[in-house]
Amino acid sequence: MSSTLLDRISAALATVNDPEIKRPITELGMVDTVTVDDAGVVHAKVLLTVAGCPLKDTINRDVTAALDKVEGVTGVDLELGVMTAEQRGAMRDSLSGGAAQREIPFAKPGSLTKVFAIASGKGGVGKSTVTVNLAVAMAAEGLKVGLVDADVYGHSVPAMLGVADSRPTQVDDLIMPVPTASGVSVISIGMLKPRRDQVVAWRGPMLDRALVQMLADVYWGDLDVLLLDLPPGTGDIAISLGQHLPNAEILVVTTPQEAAAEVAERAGTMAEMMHQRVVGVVENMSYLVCPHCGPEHKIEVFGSGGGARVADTLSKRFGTQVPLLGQIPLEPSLREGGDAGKPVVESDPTAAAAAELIGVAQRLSGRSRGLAGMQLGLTPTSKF
Ligand SMILES: Nc1ncnc2c1ncn2[C@@H]1O[C@H](COP(=O)(O)OP(=O)(O)OP(=O)(O)O)[C@@H](O)[C@H]1O
Repeated sequence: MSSTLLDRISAALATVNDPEIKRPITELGMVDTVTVDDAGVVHAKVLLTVAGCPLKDTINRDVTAALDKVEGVTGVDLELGVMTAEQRGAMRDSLSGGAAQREIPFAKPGSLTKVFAIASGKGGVGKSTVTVNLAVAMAAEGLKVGLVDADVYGHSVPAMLGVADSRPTQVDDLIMPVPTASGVSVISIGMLKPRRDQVVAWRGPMLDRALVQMLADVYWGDLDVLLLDLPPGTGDIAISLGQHLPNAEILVVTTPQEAAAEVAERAGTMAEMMHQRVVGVVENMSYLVCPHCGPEHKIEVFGSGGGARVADTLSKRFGTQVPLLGQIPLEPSLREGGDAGKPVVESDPTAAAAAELIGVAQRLSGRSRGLAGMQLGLTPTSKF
């Protein structure tokens, strides 16, 4: 057996990432033993972080595929074992870099992760739909994206990303975010409940603990962007967020309706009280393209002007330009994508709603260029 063959095998194993931790299995101490017999068959033992790891099939497949490609390898005999408590502890320490526990990495000075919290005045305006699609659009741009579903009342994000039944893997006290098919890592307040059907009836301190747990006890790795789906309104979670992540920038979602715009402004006021910046406004359900006449005829189901009004009011209040970043039409594909766990920005990126959401995602991720000279006004549409 030549040492170069073993070198090639090691190099191949180093290309396999743990699907949850998103780091090479070789770095995580997951490769236990590797030998090659005279016939060129690799006998490898890879250790899972926990017994019953939900992603063991993915690890099995990825390791086998990587080894199969190595020149000189004629077969793969892969055994999956489980780390001992000691091995897990060593991995946990290396992941946290020896840092004290319960430290929120995104709040540390010098953190390179952009944090956007998506807020709305009232429920049902499409805040979760917008959040999920922005996350997936940013991941499609090649960014490392994490998503915290902090919507206590409606934690619908996992279902919208197709991971409704997934529970996070826990390595001792470290929680792994759930990876999704779209490349977004997600953790939801719903995943912290002992049972899925349990109602979250938590008050301030419990909610605060849950938020800190999702930020500090979850191994997020190096993220480019962290999105938080907040509960509607200006409640306990918004206050906790302001205390723990004052550097989070707030994106306000509203519908065009006058009443909705009025309450959405309060979400912006809350941000001001917590000394957070409002990065922009997204108007959802702006119009419906008439199914008979086509794109020229836009039906304003919920009226018009709400997004521009919120942007304008917040601009005046903050003394800086708070732009209207996008106007998302009402489209069945957006709802269907959410119901099916396949966000529309991925399944049908050319649909008008998807294109608008992709535009918002691009402006948020590369804002310096995107926001300059943005219009605050509405595009003219005809009345119903
Ligand atoms: N532009 C749109 N076109 C069609 N359907 C939409 C659109 N935006 C949202 N929806 C649908 O409206 C419903 C409410 O959306 P969503 O759950 O995202 O709202 P929300 O503001 O997060 O609500 P809550 O905060 O109360 O949970 C969902 O069924 C969603 O699929």
